[in-house]
Amino acid sequence: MATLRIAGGRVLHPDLSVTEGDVLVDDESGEIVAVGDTGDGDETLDAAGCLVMPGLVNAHCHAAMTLLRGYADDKPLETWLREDVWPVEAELTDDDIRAGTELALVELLKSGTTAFADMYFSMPEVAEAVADAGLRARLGHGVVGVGKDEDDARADHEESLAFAREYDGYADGRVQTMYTPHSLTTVDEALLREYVPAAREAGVPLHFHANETRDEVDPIVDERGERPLEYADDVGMLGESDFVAHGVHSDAAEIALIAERGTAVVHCPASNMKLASGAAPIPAYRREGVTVALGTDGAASNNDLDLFDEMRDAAMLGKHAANDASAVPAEAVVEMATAGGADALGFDAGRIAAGKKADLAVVDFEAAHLTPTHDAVSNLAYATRGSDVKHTVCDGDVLVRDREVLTLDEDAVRERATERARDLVARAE
Ligand SMILES: N[C@@H](CCSC[C@H]1O[C@@H](n2cnc3c(=O)[nH]cnc32)[C@H](O)[C@@H]1O)C(=O)O
Ligand SMILES: [Zn+2]
Repeated sequence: MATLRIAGGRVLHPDLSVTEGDVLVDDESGEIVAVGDTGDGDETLDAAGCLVMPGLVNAHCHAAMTLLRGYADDKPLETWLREDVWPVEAELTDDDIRAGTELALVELLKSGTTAFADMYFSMPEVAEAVADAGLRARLGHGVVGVGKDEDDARADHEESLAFAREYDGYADGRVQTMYTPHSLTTVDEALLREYVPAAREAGVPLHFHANETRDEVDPIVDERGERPLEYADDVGMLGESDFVAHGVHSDAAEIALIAERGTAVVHCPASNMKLASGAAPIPAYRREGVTVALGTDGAASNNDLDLFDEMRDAAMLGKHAANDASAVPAEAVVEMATAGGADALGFDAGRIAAGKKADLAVVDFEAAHLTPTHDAVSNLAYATRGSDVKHTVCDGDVLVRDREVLTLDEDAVRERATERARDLVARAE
């Protein structure tokens, strides 16, 4: 085996304590071998002046939406999707998705993100891009029934399942898949009842948008006389390996239900604030024992993919909504962005300990805005930016060294994305 020693820094442990020490990883198994006084490795990655932390996990994203960054802002979800986003998305080609995804991957890697969940179209392109870039992902083809006849809607579900079956375990297992009906209001009940069991049979988890806005919750309550997550449970959509995005407007009974089922929630505070969707009851989820992860959502509703921003937003929004400065503390958001995300996505990562996946971010703490370090966890939650990440390691491989992405040509990726975005928007107009 060939080993890599991430040397000379301080290490963030699973209990969020910090000590000086090295991390030794095996680049063949892609696992952490030892932490602390590790002895030499075949290679060394310099972490002097840095904090070595678990790679961040972006648990809800639409990566190629980077092409729509800044295209339509300042509107609520329904209007934004129907008037702006869906008409442009109808014009997306495989090459567009590839270009937009690669742009996202550069941004994710440079800001220390080693794993993400993606729900979008042309997912084989996304899987290829992830395979080449070297990070980890759980991928699903998003199914939307709105504006489609039954045959087309059925074909969308079939495509989601076919992709999930074919690509699960791709890229040496770095790519895992999922079945991703878009939401409870944009996918027809009869087809859900047919395809959810098929996804169970295929052994892939479910991921969908739920309780994001009041406008989405109210019609379900009016028509069915039950809460959205009760409906989802009745269809069998709340399994232990499943995870829902947003969960903003969940009531106490829904929170208790999701806790009992073991389904995780992905909190997307920036998207929720930008689209004025509301503030998710994160303290209540955590109190009930629900696994909470963090997601950026697409770059068109954020408008970046920096999970350090997301940590700070989660803490700030949580306090603001609860009118309580102790709500959603620094430790909670760091845990959500690392171990919580890995648990939600079903990856054995998110913690620096022997036997865990060697997915790491090395954050340069020698910066004015990170001085002094009274408390490293506080710095991570409240003062660190994605651009403070110096090296990123995934599956034991160095993907970013000294702030340079080794697996993608950043300039070429930016150029391609700029061109593709310009042509895409022109076609849609
Ligand atoms: N196959 C589907 C595509 C669904 S991908 C997932 C969808 O989620 C959309 N999306 C992005 N952000 C959000 C959000 O915050 N809430 C709901 N949908 C979103 C995104 O634009 C994309 O259309 C189709 O034929 O339309
Ligand atoms: Zn979304």
